Amino acid sequence: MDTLLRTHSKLEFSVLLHGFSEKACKTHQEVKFGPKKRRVPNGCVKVKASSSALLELVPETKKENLEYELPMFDPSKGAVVDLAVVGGGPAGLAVAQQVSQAGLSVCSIDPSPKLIWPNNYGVWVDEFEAMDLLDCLDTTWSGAVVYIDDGKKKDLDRPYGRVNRKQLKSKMLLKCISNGVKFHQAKVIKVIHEESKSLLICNDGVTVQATVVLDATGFSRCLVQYDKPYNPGYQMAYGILAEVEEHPFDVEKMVFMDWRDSHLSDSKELKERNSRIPTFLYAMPFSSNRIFLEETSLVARPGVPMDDIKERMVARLKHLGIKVKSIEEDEHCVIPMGGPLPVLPQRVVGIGGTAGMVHPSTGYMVARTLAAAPIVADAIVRCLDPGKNLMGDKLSTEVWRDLWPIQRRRQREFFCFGMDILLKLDLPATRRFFDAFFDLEPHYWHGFLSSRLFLPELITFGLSLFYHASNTSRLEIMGKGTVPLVNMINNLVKDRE
Ligand SMILES: CC(C)=CCC/C(C)=C/C=C/C(C)=C/C=C/C(C)=C/C=C/C=C(C)/C=C/C=C(C)/C=C/C=C(\C)CCC=C(C)C
Repeated sequence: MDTLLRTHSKLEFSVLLHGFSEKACKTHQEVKFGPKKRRVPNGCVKVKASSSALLELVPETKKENLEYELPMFDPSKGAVVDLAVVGGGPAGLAVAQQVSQAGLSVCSIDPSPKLIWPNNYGVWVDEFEAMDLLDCLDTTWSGAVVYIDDGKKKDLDRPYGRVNRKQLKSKMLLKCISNGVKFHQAKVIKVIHEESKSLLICNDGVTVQATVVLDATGFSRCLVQYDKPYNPGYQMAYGILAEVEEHPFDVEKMVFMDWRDSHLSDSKELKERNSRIPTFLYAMPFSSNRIFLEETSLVARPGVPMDDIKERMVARLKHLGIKVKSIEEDEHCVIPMGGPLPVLPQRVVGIGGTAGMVHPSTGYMVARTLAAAPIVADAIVRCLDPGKNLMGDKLSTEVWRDLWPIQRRRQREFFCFGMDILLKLDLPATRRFFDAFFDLEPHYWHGFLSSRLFLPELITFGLSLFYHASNTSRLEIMGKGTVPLVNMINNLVKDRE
């Protein structure tokens, strides 16, 4: 059995997935079993220890919808709405909610407006507290841990939480409904701009007319345009929410980063691959037998192949003695990081992934985007004031200016500089780097991760990191950071508005 397992990571996973979990499974859902499909309860996958179950033995994506009656957009009226929001993710709904609150007419266009967002989002509790969204966290941990290597662990004294996607979406949707937002269930395929309005052509043949168009379609970048070569780094991750026999983690702390690699000792090749481009474990332990586990490549160009990530995860779980009994959901994440900003300004306004708002050094976006939503909404409301007499390009120029003011563009340049260094670090260098990073004063590392530091402070942050780094790490930062530093300075000099 052992030999067989070592030959194929997918088979190894079948050993981790073992036993049945009758109690967690209530309703029925179709899941893939290799080429065949079987029905099992509640989307939980039942796997026998002895079966040659493959890694694909996870539930098909659960498509859970909210049960609200949505007021639908009526195209027959031929009305021009003040704002059309394309994309019903957190960013789009947040702006729709806030613009409609000011009494303006809003149409939200999305192919699945009631669908609960996929993916497990984690945030620092203070970020959600500042936005009065604590009720949208379903679990919180009093702190987090970072395993630098087998001998060194750091305790982070900063509470962390998991976003309750259902609650967050319900809250936003209900506010939109009560503010009079209309919904249109379709995909936008084209936009035609006229002087005072834009026409959104949808795949169902309907045209929505709007004074302002907001593209909130995330990485699909549906309408927002780019004019520079797109060369992002990629954060890649594979995660499972699982019922396990047991796990070794403290349920009071989430595991922010586990850079240990002792699980790869049996496979020289895998260990070398991981040493060149490392991945870490990110874990949210909900109880002693329910846990979210995600093997993550922080950033790489090109991205680490998903199969490679899964193979590393299998080896890690086996080494940690984590035996998976059933999987509630799994997720594949591919997050483009850094790269150029969209054309600034342009007629269509953007927010979130489409507008370059992913943190280029961390891949985080939800908290930053939700915090930016009121800024975009205020700008739209202000610009639509009849007294201002703004329309078309002039109007969207003002909104873009508020979304990407010079200090935010400079901040992003610095984050891209950071990403360029991260891209060049192997496992030992990554460990030294984060050893120094998490030794910084909380003000610095908190502020860096939550996009709260701006250029002057980012320079002190950089110097402080350099000061805390070991001599080897300093040499690495200088060696690998000189070209990115020069690039950053050039870009900052070019962008002086
Ligand atoms: C759900 C979804 C969608 C997904 C999910 C996935 C995951 C799990 C993820 C996770 C993630 C994480 C955890 C992340 C984290 C991150 C971090 C921590 C980061 C950090 C970073 C940092 C950095 C980059 C830093 C930088 C720094 C620098 C650059 C510095 C430099 C310095 C020098 C050069 C010296 C002097 C100078 C001056 C002053 C400039």
